Amino acid sequence: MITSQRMAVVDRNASALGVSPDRLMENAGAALGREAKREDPDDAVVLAGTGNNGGDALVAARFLSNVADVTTVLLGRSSRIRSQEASESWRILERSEANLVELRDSTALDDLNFDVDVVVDGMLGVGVSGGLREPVASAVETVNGSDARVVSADVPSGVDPDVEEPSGGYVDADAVVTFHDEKRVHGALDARVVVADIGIPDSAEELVGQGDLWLLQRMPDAHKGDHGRVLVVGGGPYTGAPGLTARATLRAGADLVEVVAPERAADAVASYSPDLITSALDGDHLKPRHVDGVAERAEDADTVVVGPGLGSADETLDAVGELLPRLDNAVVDADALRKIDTVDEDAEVIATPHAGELAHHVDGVPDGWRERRPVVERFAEEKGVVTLLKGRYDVVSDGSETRASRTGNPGMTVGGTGDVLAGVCGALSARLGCFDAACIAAFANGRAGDAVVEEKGYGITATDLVEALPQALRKDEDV
Ligand SMILES: NC(=O)C1=CN([C@@H]2O[C@H](COP(=O)(O)OP(=O)(O)OC[C@H]3O[C@@H](n4cnc5c(N)ncnc54)[C@H](O)[C@@H]3O)[C@@H](O)[C@H]2O)[C@H](O)CC1
Ligand SMILES: [K+]
Repeated sequence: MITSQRMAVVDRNASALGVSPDRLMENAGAALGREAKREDPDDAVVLAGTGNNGGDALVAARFLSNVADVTTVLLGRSSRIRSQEASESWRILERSEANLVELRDSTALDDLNFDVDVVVDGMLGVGVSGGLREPVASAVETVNGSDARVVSADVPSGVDPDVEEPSGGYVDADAVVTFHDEKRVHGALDARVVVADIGIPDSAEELVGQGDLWLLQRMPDAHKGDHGRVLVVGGGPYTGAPGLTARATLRAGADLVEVVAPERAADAVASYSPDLITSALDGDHLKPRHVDGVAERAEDADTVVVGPGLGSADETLDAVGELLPRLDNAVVDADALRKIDTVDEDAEVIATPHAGELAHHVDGVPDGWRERRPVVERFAEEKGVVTLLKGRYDVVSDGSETRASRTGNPGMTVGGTGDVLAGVCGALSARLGCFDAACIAAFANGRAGDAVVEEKGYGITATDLVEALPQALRKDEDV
């Protein structure tokens, strides 16, 4: 089962891996054409929209025309076809002397002969939005009124692929050729559903890529403070860590960040970066008597990052054990991970262990990323937290799905890169679900490290990483 948003991400990851949209459209159209050829039709009508669902149907028309008389009807002018790939398919049909109709409006439907063996429905796919507009609305009615066998591309036109039950007007298909993976609505249809493999490599789903960054670009433009108010609870024996985390949250797009830290660490944060709000806790490490005050501040934050630089004094771990269950959105890092069992089961939590920290909770962490996947998945499932296991390849799981990120380099073993990653998780989880946030954070953190090494060579510092984050969170133009 895949949502249309996840499909768009996977499409772009496939493209970034070199499997271009026109390869996917050719494979999709060929599968659609094969299904339309079943039962040896003599004649067919292909209905193509101006989007890529239509593009698939134009490819299918080419395959079908080798065995049947095909009339291809574009719902609009060919100049309105949106993508290059679909336009090229139209031009191929033109050059091939195919029988083409550009439907100007719904009245022209009456001139068409729908008394054919098969109709290919490539009017709308996962790009459908809102109630059916003309001429699609009339075309759907005409198709549903015909005796032809109807084969729909991806989803029957008119249904929203991400809902359980179709609603409003839609094509009552006999068969649906859906691409790559089932869509939610298919379960409610009484059509034959064929899942067509269109050549998307597994790694387009299993490896975090530029397509995942595209997800971030789609976020609605937030107003100040609407998104990304992050609280960082850290510092103690280590004074630099919470500042790195906090600065990273800003560089990863958070609107506001506040650091709560013991006084020496709070001073270090304030001198590191004036745009960080700090609140000092008396003493030199987090104590249980601080917890009420910190929990109160957490009320105003979208996400609380707990851990960077806290140290592992008994009193501090006790305090962490009292604080975590009171948080409903948290990133748990470093020494705070020892108390991961105390998080509230309904809370949205990202845990960011390295192999050593995870080893406290599981019996053995294998070396290879593929061998690590079941270990991370099981830990995430048992603890009910999204888990990002840092390593040569970062492995991220929400307990049912597991992805890996290949970005990053040996230069990033320098101290502080984990603090930066925790900050990026905090910023993104204020805008995305925890699993997507952790995946994109792992990918961007490593990509920032790669960019710094590319520019400056090895010997990078965590502060270099922080400054490289904005660029690392932007996908390349051509994906
Ligand atoms: N990896 C894959 O799964 C592949 C999928 N392909 C096909 O691409 C479509 C999605 O294409 P897209 O261009 O994003 O959108 P659609 O073609 O589904 O529809 C957009 C098109 O329709 C118009 N429109 C939208 N809503 C309405 C409405 N309510 N009434 C009338 N018209 C509407 C809109 O204006 C656009 O013109 C996917 O389903 C697959 O079939 C790739 O081709 C292969 C890889
Ligand atoms: K369709």
